[in-house]
Amino acid sequence: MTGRLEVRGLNVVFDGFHALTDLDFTVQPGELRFLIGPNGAGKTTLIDVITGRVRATSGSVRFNGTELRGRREHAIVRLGVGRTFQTSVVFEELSVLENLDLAASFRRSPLALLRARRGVSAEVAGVLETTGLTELADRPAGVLSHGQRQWLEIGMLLVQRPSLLLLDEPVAGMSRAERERTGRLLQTVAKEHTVVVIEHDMEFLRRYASQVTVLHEGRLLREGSVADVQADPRVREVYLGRSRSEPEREPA
Ligand SMILES: Nc1ncnc2c1ncn2[C@@H]1O[C@H](COP(=O)(O)OP(=O)(O)OP(=O)(O)O)[C@@H](O)[C@H]1O
Repeated sequence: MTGRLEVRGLNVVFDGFHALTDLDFTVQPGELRFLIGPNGAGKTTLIDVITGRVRATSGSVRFNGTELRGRREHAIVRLGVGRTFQTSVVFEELSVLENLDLAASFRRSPLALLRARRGVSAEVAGVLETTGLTELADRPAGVLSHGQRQWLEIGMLLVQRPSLLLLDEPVAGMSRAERERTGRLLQTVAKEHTVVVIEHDMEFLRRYASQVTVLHEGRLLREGSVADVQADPRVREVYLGRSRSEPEREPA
């Protein structure tokens, strides 16, 4: 399996503001890694740098041994890095199936596209199954529940065959049942992909995370199991400090 991510000595400075400082971050192929940290810790910036949206000031970002720094966003997608955003990217008036087909078309040859027009490709059918959307394939994406829409977005990444998926708060706003289904989906996806998930929900982490990376003010604060991270007084302080103003996010 491919999908090894190796970030070394990464610095990102915006107009004198240090968003990321000397960051080292390694994710092994097939790992399901959670990335946490208070608001402004640098989580989204890290994903933005990996995907080529933001330019690093210094350091290196290697994916399967290839340097990503300096490459354009679409080139990084072609190397097998896919991401979701906090805001939705589905086409509401298109069906679930059409959204998946459109996403798949980014990497298909014209011949494969012609063939796909004649029916549902085996790959898209497989992704519908994995994401639990088979029954909803012909429904417009606009009628999906919040959870179903998130699964569609993950499906739209999967049909592009990334080896690394970067997911930004995929369970935010989901019901408990939807979160559980998403947790199982992430575990399934991680059997064949490397997955990095930004997530704040500690209950969700306790259930589904094995390794967690904690960022704080642009630096790596702690890395380890959920239990290690939760037991670390520095992590507790960072979250307790914040939890007074944001009670909905539980202390780590
Ligand atoms: N383009 C930019 N220009 C200037 N500052 C930026 C830019 N992008 C991010 N920042 C700053 O960098 C810091 C890190 O932001 P980032 O969005 O990465 O944090 P985060 O950990 O994802 O937070 P949240 O949980 O709120 O999404 C913040 O202080 C933010 O204001």
